Amino acid sequence: MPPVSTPTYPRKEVVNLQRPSRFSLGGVGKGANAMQPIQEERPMTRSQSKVREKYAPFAQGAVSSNKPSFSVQLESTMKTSHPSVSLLTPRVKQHQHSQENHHQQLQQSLMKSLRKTSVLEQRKHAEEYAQPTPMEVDLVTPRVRHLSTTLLSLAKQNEKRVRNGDNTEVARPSRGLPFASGIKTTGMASEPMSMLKSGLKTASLRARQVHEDMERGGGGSGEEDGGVGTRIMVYVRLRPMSKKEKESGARSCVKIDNKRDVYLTEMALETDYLRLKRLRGRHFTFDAAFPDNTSQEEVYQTSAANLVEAVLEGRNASVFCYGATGAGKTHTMLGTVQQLGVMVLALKDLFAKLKQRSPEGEHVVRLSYLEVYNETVRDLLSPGRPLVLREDSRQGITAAGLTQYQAFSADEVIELLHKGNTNRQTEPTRCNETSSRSHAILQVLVEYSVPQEIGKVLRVGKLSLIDLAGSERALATDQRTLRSVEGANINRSLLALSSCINALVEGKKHIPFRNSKLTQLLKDSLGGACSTAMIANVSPSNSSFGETQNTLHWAARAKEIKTKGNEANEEIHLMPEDQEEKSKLLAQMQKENQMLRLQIARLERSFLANQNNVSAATPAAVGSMPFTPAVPSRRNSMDPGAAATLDTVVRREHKTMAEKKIWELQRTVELLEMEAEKTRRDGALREEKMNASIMALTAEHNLQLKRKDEYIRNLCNSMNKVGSPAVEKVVASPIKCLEKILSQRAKAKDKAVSEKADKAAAVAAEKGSQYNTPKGSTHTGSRPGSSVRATTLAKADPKTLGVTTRRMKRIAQQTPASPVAKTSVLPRFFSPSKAEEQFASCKKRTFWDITNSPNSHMRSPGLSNGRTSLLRQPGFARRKISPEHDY
Ligand SMILES: Nc1ncnc2c1ncn2[C@@H]1O[C@H](COP(=O)(O)OP(=O)(O)OP(=O)(O)O)[C@@H](O)[C@H]1O
Repeated sequence: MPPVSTPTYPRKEVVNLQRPSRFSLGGVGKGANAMQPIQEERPMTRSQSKVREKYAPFAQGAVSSNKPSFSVQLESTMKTSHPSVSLLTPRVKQHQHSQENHHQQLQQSLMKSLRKTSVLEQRKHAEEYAQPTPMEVDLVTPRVRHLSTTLLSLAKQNEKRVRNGDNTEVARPSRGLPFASGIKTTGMASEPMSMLKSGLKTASLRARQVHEDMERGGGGSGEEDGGVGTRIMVYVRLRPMSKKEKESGARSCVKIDNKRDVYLTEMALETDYLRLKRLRGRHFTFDAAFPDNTSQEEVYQTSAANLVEAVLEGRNASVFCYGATGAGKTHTMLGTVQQLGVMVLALKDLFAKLKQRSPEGEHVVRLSYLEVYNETVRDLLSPGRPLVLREDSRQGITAAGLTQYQAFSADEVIELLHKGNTNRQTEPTRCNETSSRSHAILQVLVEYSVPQEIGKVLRVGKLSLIDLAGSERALATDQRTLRSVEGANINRSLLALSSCINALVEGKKHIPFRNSKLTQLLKDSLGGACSTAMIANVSPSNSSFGETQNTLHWAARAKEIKTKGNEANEEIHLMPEDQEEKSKLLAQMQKENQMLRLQIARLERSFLANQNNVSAATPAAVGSMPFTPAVPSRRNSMDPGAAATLDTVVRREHKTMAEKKIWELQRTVELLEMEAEKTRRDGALREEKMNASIMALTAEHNLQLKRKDEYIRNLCNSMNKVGSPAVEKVVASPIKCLEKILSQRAKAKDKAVSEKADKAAAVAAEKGSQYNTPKGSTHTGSRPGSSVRATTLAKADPKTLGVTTRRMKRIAQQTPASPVAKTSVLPRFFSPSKAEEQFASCKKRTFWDITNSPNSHMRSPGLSNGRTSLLRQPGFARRKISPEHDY
C-alpha cells in the first residue's frame, strides 16, 4: 500500500454572481456555477496529469486523431472570421507554448476580432468557442470561456434585434463588463448585467457538465483531489490506553497498519500476525488511520488542513468527530493547552493563510458556536433561550437568532472558543471524567477579496467544526439520572445520523434529516455541497470492543457517501482596461445608476400602493396575490423589452415582499404558539398548586371536623353527668352573654320609659289633670309593667340564671340518647342568638296577655309583690310543674 500523502488542490477560478448565503451550515452557494480548469502554475494532481496525457497529442498539434487541437481550431476560426485576425495569428503561435500568455492573447484577439465582426460572424465565433473540447477544459482560462458564452448570448440578442428591424447592435468595447451601445436605454438599465449573468449561467452549466464528465471518467474525484471532491473523507484515530484501562488489565484490540488499515481483534497482540490474518473479516481501510502516538498537528495536517485551503477558495467544508464516549473526540477537536486540537489549529492556520492572501486586511471572519443538548439548540457564545432551526432554499439550515461574532485574530477566536466551551454541557460520567453531553458546532465564515488582473474576486467560504457527543451504553454511564436522559438523547440523535448515512449510501430519495436536530444541522455537511472529513475516534481497550466495532462500521459506511459538487463561491468584479474605457464605463455606470434610482422610486411607489393589500393578506392569500403592474402609463410608453424587464423586476419584488410577509407571519405564529404554550404551562402549574392547597385545606378541614365531632361527643358524654364542672363551664359562657344582652336592653328600655313618663308628667301638670290608675283610666307612655319587668329581670339575675341553667341541664340530660344531639346539637343549644330569639318571642306576649290568660292563676307566691314572673311566658308557664322543683 502506498503511504498516504497530503493531497493537493488545483486552483480553480469560478465566476459566481449569485452571492452565497452566509450563515447556512455548509450550504453556501447552492447552485453556484463552476468552471474548473486546471492552471499550469500549480502542481498537477494524478487525475489532471491523466487528462493531460490523454490529450497531449492535441496540445502539441500532432495529428493523431481527426480532431484538430484547440489552438488550431481557434486560429482557423479567426482567419475565416475577419482578415485582421490573421495579423494576430503569429502572436498566438509565438506564445503557443507559454500557457499564461497564450490565454491572454486568445482573449485579446477574440475580443478585438469580435468587436469588428458582423452580427452573424459574432454568433458563429461565439458558438464555436462555447463548445469546449476536452483540451479546452484543460487549457483555456474560464475567462475566455465565459466571455465566449457571453458573446454568444449577445450575438443572439443582436440577431434578434436585426430580425425585428432594430438596427442597434450590441458592441463589446472592453474585455470587462459587456454593455449595449446605441441601445435605447429607457428602462433597460439592468440589461448589461442581466446579459452578463445569462452568459455566465450558460458558461457555468457547461463547465459543470464538463466537470461532472471528468469526474465520471475517473479524474478529479474527491479521493484523488485530496478531499475537496464528491465523497466524505474518513479518518480513524486510535487513542492511547488510559491509566484506568491499564489498571483493569484491559488489552488492545485495535491494530493499525500502513497508516490506513485498521484490524479489529478481540485479543490481538502486536506480533500476532496469524490471528490478524484470520480476522480479515474485521479489517477496515480508511483514507488514513492514526495510531495512538500520532500528534495533533499530524492529525490536523492530514485531515483538515486541505479543508481550510478549500474554505479560502470559497468553498464549504466541515470536519466532525464521531465515536463512543471517552474515545477521544473532544481531545481531537479541542485538545489541551499543550496539545491544541483541530479546531484551534484550523483557525490559526486560517488566519495565517488569510493574512498571506489578503495582506490589505480586506477580509471578514465571523464565528458562531452552538450546541445541541437534549434536542434543543443553544447558542454557546450568548446563552439564552433555545434556538429554532429554519430551512430555506437560499440559506439552507439556519439557527434563527444565533449570534455571529467578528474575529480579527486567531487569539480572539480561541478566546471565544474558550468562552463557548465554558457554557457547554460537560459532566463526569463513569466512562469519562469530562464527558461532553452535547454536540457542539463551530461555524467560521470567511469572506475576503483578492485583487486579480481582471478585477477583484470576492470569495466566501465556510468551515464547520463539529465535536459530537459520544454514543454510550446506559449501563456504562449512570442510570436513572439526568445523565441517562442525556445519554438517551445523544444515542437517539446518533441513531438518526446512522439512518441518514445508510439512506445516503443506499442512494435513497428520502433522507431522514428531520429526525433529529443534529442531522438537520449536519444536512449540508453530509449531503450538500460541502467537502467533509470525518474523524472516527476509537479506544484500543478490548472492554470497548463493541463500541469500537460499531464506530468502525459506520465510518466505513460514511466513506461511501457522495456529496454534491462543492463549487467555489466567488464573485468577480471586473476592471476596465484603459483610461478611455474606464471613463466610458464610468459614464455608463452613472447612467445605469440614474436609471436604477428612477426604477427604484417607481417600484417604491407601486409597493406603497400595494402595501395595504400585502399587509392585510394572510400567508395563503399573499402567495396567491394577483400581480398588479406598476405604473402602467409609463410602461405603455416603454419599449416592450424594457417593460418586460420592469415587469419581471416588479414581479420578483412582489414575490420577495410576499415571502418576507409570510416569513414574518410564520414568525408571529411561532411566537404566539410559544406564548400560548407558556401560558398553558403556567396555567397547569397554577392549577396544580391550587389543587395541592385545596387538598391541604380539605385535610385540615376534615381534621377540624373530626376534632369538633370528638369535642361534641365528649361534651355530650360529660353532659350526661349533670353538674360536672365541664358542663358548668360550657353552660356558663352563653349565659353570661345572655345576661349581658338582657341587662343592656333593660337599661335602654328603662331609660326610654322614664323619659316618656317624665314627658307625660309634664304634660299632665300642664293640663292640671289627675292620673287615675283604675281600669279604663288613660295611660300615657308605655305600660308601667314593662319597665318593672325589665328591671326585675335585670335585678333578679341569680334567680333567673339559676332557672335557665337548670333548664338547660335538663334538656341536656334528655338529649344525649339521640345521635344527632351527640354531634351537632350542642352549639345550637347554647347559642346566645338562640336564647335572644327565645327571649324576643317571649316579648311578643304582653304583660296584659299573660295576666289575662287562662293560666293567670299560676302566679308564683314569691312574685305576689306585683312583679311578673318569666314563668308566665310561653314555653315556661305551660309546662307542668312538679312540686319538687323550686319554682
Ligand atoms: N490521542 C490522545 N492522547 C492522549 N489522551 C487522549 C487522547 N485521546 C483521548 N485522550 C484522553 O482520553 C480522555 C477522554 O477523551 P475525550 O474527552 O476527548 O473523549 P470523548 O470522545 O470526547 O468523550 P465524550 O463523548 O464522553 O465527550 C481524556 O482524558 C483525554 O485526555
